[in-house]
Amino acid sequence: MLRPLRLLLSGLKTQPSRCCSSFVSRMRYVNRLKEDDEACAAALKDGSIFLFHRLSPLLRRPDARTFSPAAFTCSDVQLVLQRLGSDGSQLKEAVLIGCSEQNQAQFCLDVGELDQAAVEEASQGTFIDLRKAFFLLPAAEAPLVSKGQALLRWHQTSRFCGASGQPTQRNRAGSQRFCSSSSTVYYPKMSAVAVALVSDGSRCLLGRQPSFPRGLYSALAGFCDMGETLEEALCREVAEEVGLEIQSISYSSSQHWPFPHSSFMLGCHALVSPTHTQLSVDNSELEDARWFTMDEITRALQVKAPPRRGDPPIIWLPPKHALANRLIREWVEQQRQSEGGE
Ligand SMILES: NC(=O)c1ccc[n+]([C@@H]2O[C@H](COP(=O)([O-])OP(=O)(O)OC[C@H]3O[C@@H](n4cnc5c(N)ncnc54)[C@H](O)[C@@H]3O)[C@@H](O)[C@H]2O)c1
Ligand SMILES: [Mg+2]
Repeated sequence: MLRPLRLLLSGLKTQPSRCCSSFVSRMRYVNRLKEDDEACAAALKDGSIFLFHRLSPLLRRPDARTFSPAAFTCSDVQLVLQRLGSDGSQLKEAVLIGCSEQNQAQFCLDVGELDQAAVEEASQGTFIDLRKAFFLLPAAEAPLVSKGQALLRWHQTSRFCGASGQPTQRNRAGSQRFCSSSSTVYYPKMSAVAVALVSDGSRCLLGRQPSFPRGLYSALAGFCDMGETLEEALCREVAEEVGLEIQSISYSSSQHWPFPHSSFMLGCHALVSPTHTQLSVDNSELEDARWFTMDEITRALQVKAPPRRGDPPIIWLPPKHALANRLIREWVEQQRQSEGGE
């Protein structure tokens, strides 16, 4: 069947270009969708949509051991919405999250106004609180869902302009909001957090907040203050929380962390002098902080699940999805290498 020329052109416009590597073309495609409302609306029709209910993602269980975020086509979502008596105009609220390796634009949509159980039944999935869902999902899929939730949360809490008090309007992709009264453009925000695995050369330092589950210890972390560099934030946080002075810092990697809101975690390794390791813990911030030997860390890394009520006390570490876990594993690797080199 012949398609009208306008549709053909818009079809071309909504596909990633084939002139560059697939990564480059996908990134440019997503960038174009953020800037071009029409292209974004067309991409939604061919895209995949991840559903949320009051910020909890919809997951499916392909088998008894696996959870995965449920991706729907636009027409699937329209059918679900219609079945539940909605006119489908809600689809305009979908927010662009990215583009799959199969070149399909990915969106998220919060259907919080609809009955949760009814959507679950119609879509054959379950809405699960992100604090649980994040750790049930494979590490490769959790970031997409947490990015979707972070964007949806930002829209829900940015409806009004802080300067004029007037309602803000979003672009089609949901990558910005605009106040026509004060001419202010708002972009999604993340708070920068510095996280450091502090070592004295042979041991590493972990702490716990009173709110942590029993036995959980993690790397020291803190929100960056306005105007601070990453290095300054790390030195200040370590000084504040445990009373030590950092001698050197090496950057490891970063992570988007959705809890409690959107944080941009910057992970580093930090060294203190082995002659200045006496801790002075600020108990208003930390319940405890301790030095751990390689043996203790190796044992803690082997703990597969948090202890249950009544289990003997045990030290366990943040799960694999957390940057702190990565820093701890990197430290173990560095220690093994330096032991092997001696
Ligand atoms: N992904 C990981 O591996 C990992 C590891 C450690 C910590 N974290 C996260 O890092 C975050 C910060 O760690 P922390 O709690 O030790 O920080 P922190 O030591 O700075 O203490 C938190 C306090 O800082 C204040 N604060 C200052 N700026 C803030 C902001 N922008 N948002 C919220 N509170 C702010 C608040 O009073 C808050 O209670 C936490 O949300 C934690 O979940 C993640
Ligand atoms: Mg802290």
